[in-house]
Amino acid sequence: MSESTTVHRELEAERDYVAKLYSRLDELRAEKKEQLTRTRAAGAQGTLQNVSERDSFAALYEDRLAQLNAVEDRLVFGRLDLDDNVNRAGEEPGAPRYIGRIGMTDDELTRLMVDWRAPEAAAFYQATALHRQGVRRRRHLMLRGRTVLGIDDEVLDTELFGEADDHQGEGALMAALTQKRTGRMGDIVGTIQAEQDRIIRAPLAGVLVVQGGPGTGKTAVALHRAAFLLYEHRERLKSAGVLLVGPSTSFMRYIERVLPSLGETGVVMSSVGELYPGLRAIPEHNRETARVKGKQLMAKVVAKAVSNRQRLLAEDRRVVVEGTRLTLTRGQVRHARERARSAHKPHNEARDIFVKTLVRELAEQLQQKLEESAGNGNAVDRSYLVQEVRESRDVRIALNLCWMPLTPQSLLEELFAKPHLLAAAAPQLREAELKALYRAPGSPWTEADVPLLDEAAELLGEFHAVGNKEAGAEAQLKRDLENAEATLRNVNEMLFNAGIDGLVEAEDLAAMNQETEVRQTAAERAVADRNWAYGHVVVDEAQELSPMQWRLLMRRCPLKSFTVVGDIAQTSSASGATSWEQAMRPFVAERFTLEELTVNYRTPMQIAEAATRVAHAAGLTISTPKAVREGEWPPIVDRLPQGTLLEKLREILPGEVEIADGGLLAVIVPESRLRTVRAAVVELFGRRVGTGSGGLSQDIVVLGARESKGLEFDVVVVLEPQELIDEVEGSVGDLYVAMTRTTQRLRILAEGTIPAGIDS
Ligand SMILES: Nc1ncnc2c1ncn2[C@@H]1O[C@H](COP(=O)(O)OP(=O)(O)OP(=O)(O)O)[C@@H](O)[C@H]1O
Repeated sequence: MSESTTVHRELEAERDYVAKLYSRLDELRAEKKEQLTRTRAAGAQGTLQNVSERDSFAALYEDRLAQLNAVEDRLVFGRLDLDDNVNRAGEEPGAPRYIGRIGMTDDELTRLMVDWRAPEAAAFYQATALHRQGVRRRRHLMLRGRTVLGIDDEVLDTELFGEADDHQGEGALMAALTQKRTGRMGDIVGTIQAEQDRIIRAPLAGVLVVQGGPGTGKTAVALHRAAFLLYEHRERLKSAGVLLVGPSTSFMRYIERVLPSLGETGVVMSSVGELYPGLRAIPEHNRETARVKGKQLMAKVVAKAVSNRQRLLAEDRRVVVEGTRLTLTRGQVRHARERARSAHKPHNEARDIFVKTLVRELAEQLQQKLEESAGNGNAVDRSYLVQEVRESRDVRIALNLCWMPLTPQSLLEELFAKPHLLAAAAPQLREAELKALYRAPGSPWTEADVPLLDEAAELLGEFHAVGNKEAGAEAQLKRDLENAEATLRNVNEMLFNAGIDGLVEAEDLAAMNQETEVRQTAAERAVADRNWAYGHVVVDEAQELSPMQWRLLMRRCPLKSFTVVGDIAQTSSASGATSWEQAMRPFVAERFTLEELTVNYRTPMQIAEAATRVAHAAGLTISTPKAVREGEWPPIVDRLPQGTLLEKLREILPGEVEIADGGLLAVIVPESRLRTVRAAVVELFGRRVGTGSGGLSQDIVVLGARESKGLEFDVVVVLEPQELIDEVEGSVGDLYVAMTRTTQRLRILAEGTIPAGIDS
């Protein structure tokens, strides 16, 4: 039989099997839909407990149905032919093992497909000719939607085929890598490489740092690891949850579809600007401000700012309670402050002790005075006096002047707006640094403020938040009760007929509503709760985080179970890391594991090499990832006469857009030129041009280097590379990032200097 006939026959057989898997998927969906409809239709029958069980079942069926719907595209992608002696419990003897997005069995519980995260699937990613792990042949199935387009085999039998390649499924991998970019990251579940797989499946505990150059799959690995951990440690992580942190909202949008496509929807995703609940901070554009606010010593500054708001009296103070003049002495205030501080509680909670102590002392004074004026033997009721003192306007003012309840926002707003307060809280900072911290009241909070607000919240305690939360919960309960009462009036008869046991009170129904709500929104509750303790935190582009941002993240996961991915060479933020040791030491000392990814899957070789030369010429010591494919084009550099940059850009862009051929093209420019360049590009291409966050849904994007971090495009045009360096005080990180965003072609236009290394 000719080779092509064999391939054809194999392809047909795979098409049949894949059709069988999809029809099983359809069956399971229909089953779940039916169960869901039946459960919902059952209505409010039986005891309250039954009703609440019904809600849990409905939620369960909904989740499962959502998962079954999410895995539609490329449901299956792999097959292993195994040695006879491999343990295959639950599988048809001798049958191949199929690997897909979820596990599936048929009616008789015979396994049809294994979840890619299951231990039985690991060999699909890890087996090599040298360590076959029982695998005779590995097959990649290449699907579009439900259609099998092709198969790609690797026979792991060295005697027959010699050394196996380093990269698995070369054909499948190349097909994935050369696809046009869409502005949305896709999953790599069909072609995860062995070094990536080892990281994805690493144990949950501890801090795992993954260093990797551009395009080595750090983001992809981080996302697949989150999905793996949720599968492997479902019980532990189900309620605590996993937090995934990325650099910006546009980046979060870029990656947001990956986890759902892997059947996971429960991961809380947040950009660094959104880590303080209820706040959406803007980027900090002033580098000096970002640098100072990122310093670890800001924790001390915030702490001092708080303690400075626990003031003593300059002199004794008169207060009037119900017409009686009392004296609040300096000594009493000092003593009350000592008592309150010695409780080691947050400011707002310790304030209760401070207030109680002084109110009691003033009440005693009041009692004495009243008794004196009433004459001997006339005792006065004390409880009533305490109330009088507490409600006196004078007393309230005096106590607030000494120890005001504070919100994080009110503390920092004043601290940064009033130089004398700041100087008193931050004696360690230089004059210029203090200036960099100035912030006009009412101006928007920035990403650099987020960890400071969090730090303040920690030190101030939940006085206000709890108060508000309780007030909010109370109001909600009241609304629920009113609703429930109305409902009861309408449906009482129906409930009775339906046979609900016992007496149903409005309170029961309201409580039931509350319970349902709690169950449904674990992820939402986590986002809204600053004190939520996550089971695991995944951090992408972690090199950019300041020590203060690390402090915040460490608080979010007291167990210190982290996956941290990044590239030290790409650091551009003023307070980012210069080494992983330096970034991690303050929090976990030496207790972290460092892994490295070594293959660049994105950037063609000639361009990756140019980017590396630029980094080396600037004195960066970076390990250079191997580019997995040759490019069609070396970087193209246009040196331009003064004043011709925009003209040249207009001239070349139509041709570059044509080369991108329906894929994405990005023009990456220095911040100072963003506006003019965008206007010029819009003139040419109108509404096809996107900008900044959200721009990725267009096929032409104009953006700054910082914004391009983590993203990728088919064609990249970089303008004035030297300015990209100058803008960040001579650091080459942003240019390095910009050059490595391309999957095909890089063009550089410059009137100014061309940085060393680009084209030599
Ligand atoms: N095993 C793989 N199979 C298919 N595609 C892959 C694989 N690994 C990485 N890629 C692709 O390579 C590109 C780069 O991956 P990713 O964005 O995760 O890299 P990164 O290391 O985070 O890059 P950077 O630091 O430069 O932002 C993506 O398009 C990703 O889908």
